[in-house]
Amino acid sequence: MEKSFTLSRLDSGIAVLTMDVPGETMNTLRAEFGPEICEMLAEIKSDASIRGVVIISGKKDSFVAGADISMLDACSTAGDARELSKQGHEVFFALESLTIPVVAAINGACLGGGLELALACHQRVCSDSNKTMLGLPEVQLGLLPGGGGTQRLPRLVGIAKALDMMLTGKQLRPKQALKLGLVDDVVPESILLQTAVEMALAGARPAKKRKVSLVEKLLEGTPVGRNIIFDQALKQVNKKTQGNYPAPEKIIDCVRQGMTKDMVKGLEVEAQHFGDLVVSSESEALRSIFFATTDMKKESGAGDVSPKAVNKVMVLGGGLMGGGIASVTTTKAKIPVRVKDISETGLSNALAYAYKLLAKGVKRRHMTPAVRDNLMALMTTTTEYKGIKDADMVVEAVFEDLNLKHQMVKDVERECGEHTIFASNTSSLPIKQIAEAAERPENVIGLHYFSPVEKMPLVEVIAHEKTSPQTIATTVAFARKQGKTPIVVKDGAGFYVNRILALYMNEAANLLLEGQSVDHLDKALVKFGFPVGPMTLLDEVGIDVGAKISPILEKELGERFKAPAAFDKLLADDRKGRKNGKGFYQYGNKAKKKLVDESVYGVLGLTPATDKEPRAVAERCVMQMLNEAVRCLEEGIISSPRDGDIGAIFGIGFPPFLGGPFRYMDSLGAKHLVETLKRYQSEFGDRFTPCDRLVEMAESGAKFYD
Ligand SMILES: NC(=O)c1ccc[n+]([C@@H]2O[C@H](COP(=O)([O-])OP(=O)(O)OC[C@H]3O[C@@H](n4cnc5c(N)ncnc54)[C@H](O)[C@@H]3O)[C@@H](O)[C@H]2O)c1
Repeated sequence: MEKSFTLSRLDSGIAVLTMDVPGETMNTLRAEFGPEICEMLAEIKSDASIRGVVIISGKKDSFVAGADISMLDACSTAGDARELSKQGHEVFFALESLTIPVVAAINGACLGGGLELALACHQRVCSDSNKTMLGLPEVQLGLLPGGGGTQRLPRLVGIAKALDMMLTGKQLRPKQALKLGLVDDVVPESILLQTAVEMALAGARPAKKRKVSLVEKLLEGTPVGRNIIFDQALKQVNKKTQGNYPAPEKIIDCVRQGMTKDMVKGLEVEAQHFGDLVVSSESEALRSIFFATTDMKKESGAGDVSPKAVNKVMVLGGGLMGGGIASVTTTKAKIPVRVKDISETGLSNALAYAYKLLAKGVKRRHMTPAVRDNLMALMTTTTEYKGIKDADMVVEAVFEDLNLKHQMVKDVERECGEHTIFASNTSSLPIKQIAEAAERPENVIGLHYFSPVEKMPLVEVIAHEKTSPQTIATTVAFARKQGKTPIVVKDGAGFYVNRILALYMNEAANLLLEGQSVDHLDKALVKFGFPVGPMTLLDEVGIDVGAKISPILEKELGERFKAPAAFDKLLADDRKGRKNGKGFYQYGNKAKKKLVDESVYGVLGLTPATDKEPRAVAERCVMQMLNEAVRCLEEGIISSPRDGDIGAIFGIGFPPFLGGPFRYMDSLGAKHLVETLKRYQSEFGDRFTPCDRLVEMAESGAKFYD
């Protein structure tokens, strides 16, 4: 087998160990590296003329981008994974124990196991390239750094900063890494190797002392202070994870044990916890999401059809959604956009939207003012159809009105080229109906974004019966360029995401009307793992918007979508949610805590209670969502359980640690689901009727995933 490491000797007496995994664009850490590195270390040790070692990558974009995750899937027990961690400890310890200086020369991604390798070196220098990023992102996959990272990082940068890096998984740019003391120097890529060689030749120069504040000294320098840090971290973690993710707690435990006892104990605990986490259902779910999104990136959405280039875009409507869509098109996809609106306000809104995002980038030093200005220059505005003849893609985000959308289709067919794609961001109108006004319906497609556009990763790409495969493939590729994860769904009221969300929200509303308090409901669903509760979400989306969508869904999909009638009372009270400062919660008050607007109970004629178990509250709402997700699969709205999982996680925030609705249903079993739904059906009626597919699965014992 071709090797990943080569050792070359420079005249100066420095040995250069180059990592270059054959046949891959990125270096990833693999189990077979262990023996290879040990072989190289033996060679280095046996050669007395070698004065120092530089470890560098042969790849353009990565030092080491992390560990190869499929290596973890090969572990069938916690013991296997523990062994893997221990092997890593041994190799990195052997490297660290070399008596000659070892310097890591880092260019490109240095993440996870890659950073742990660099931490085992005596010094680190990195390039100032914007490809260079350093971090320990394992927590995002429900894991912890199992190659000694939980021990070496706090010893290098301090406990609080190390915890921050490991608990968030954040990636640092070169200058941030230097400031933190994670690297000893930052230099241009062209002199990276030379600098590393000079560092190795200079010998065991004591690491540059990083600046330590008095508070840090007091806290980290005493057992009492350290305990305060660990207890605080634990408290924050529990608040954030609601106890649903075990990895952060285990990271804190590794650091606590290692820093209060010793490194040997710390490594032992690290291997122990690493093993448990690798086989935990939470990490398996998070890894499945990672693999699903990686696979999806390779799919065109339309079989073998290749996308056409999109070099110019027009956005119709510069409101909330249009402003966001235009912004991600220029800032992420770097494609020129012309925004058309009938009002100057819409146009200035779109420009302000983009500028605000870019200004944030400058403030955080992610870009220079010159880059900001160049990106701003990609956006132009108009109130007339001018300068759009050659647009390859038009995204419409005008008011939700079928006649207006028809007008837009006609305008675009008249003003743009024959190839121009017309993508509608409608949230409720069937794309087929919009395409009825088109002479070229094959160019018409749905492209459904979520608000706020720059933050929400999902888009639904909706093909109606006549949408051409070419239009689908081009739209999918365009959305990906905007940094989105697209799922291709079939045309139908509410598409996928809003359809499953609507039933979940209705059930929460039913519980409210049965007397459960607003914050009790929200807390129950947050505890279940959603980022926000349903009442908060309804305030954000707009109670009026919900009221507009419900009848459309009810008409197209049936009685189960009927919103509770008492909600009309909220609208009669002009309660729209955050947008008009009047909803379930108080807005504009100075209190730091989010407070329920208690007057809402009076409007609904309720006395709030909290007597239902949070678990039971969550189950009732989630059951509705699960049952409807299966119906969407049954009807071909989504083409696979995988798309259903990704859509729900990225579009609604369905708890990632459960792997999405379909993986969650597999863990519960169809039999259990049908029994639960039937129990609710007998109590609350037919809206809980289990769908045919679930009933069949309950009988056959089938699962959604193999
Ligand atoms: N708001 C959301 O959360 C959300 C989410 C997904 C999809 N959508 C959909 O996106 C679309 C836009 O929603 P929004 O919230 O951005 O609305 P908005 O009211 O904020 O913006 C609509 C804009 O369209 C402009 N407009 C109206 N007629 C026009 C015309 N003839 N030509 C050009 N511009 C015109 C208006 O001046 C306004 O600036 C709707 O179809 C909505 O259903 C909204």
